[in-house]
Amino acid sequence: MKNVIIACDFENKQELYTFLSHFPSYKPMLKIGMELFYSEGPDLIIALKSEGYPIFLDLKLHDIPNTVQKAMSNLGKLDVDMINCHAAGGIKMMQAAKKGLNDVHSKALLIAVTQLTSIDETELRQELLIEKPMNETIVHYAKNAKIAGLDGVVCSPLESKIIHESCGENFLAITPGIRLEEEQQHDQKRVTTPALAKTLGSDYIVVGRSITQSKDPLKVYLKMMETFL
Ligand SMILES: O=C(O)c1cc(=O)[nH]c(=O)n1[C@@H]1O[C@H](COP(=O)(O)O)[C@@H](O)[C@H]1O
Repeated sequence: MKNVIIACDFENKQELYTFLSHFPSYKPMLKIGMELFYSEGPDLIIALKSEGYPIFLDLKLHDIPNTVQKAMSNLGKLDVDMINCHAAGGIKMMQAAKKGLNDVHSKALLIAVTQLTSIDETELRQELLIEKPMNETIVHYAKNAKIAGLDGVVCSPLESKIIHESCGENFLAITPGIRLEEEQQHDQKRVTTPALAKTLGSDYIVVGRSITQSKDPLKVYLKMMETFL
């Protein structure tokens, strides 16, 4: 079940396939997000699935329940393995997301984003006016996601332990915010190494720039697999 997911944040499919040429005999799980999906559309997902790549479609749906349900039904037809929405949309919205997938018999794991890993405690309080501590809001959102019938949450590895303590070991902690020692954090605030993510109990780590901007992506990927699995 544990896996390293590569966040494929590229401008277009040419850049993606150039990157994938570093992995001639591997089919890593790929996260396709807004940047690629908005430029290439559903055809890219269909192509990658037919080539054998497991896909996490990361479009972070967040809208009224009816809209999310219908959108999820359309996305569910793409036969992706994992898909997400924002827990901030509320329990009814998450239930609608689940229903949208069920309506098209999708088997995708449905995951709720809790608090983005680019947000820290200060922004939470001062910009978003959320007075509760970060961990408390994350556990609360995770419990809401569980009530709605979702499979897990996106959070930072720093919260994987409290997610499992509050929602059970089988409730998935999918964790971006991964950096190698001494690497720059870019726009991420809540980060750990793959080794610490493993210790803290993450189920999947999501890794973008550490792999995609490396001179030897396959080497970094294999090292992360070895450390994390
Ligand atoms: O849902 C996500 O995947 C996500 C949630 C979150 O809280 N933080 C986060 O970084 N992500 C995604 O995880 C990836 C992290 O990329 P890097 O920071 O380059 O490793 C990006 O594609 C983000 O869109």
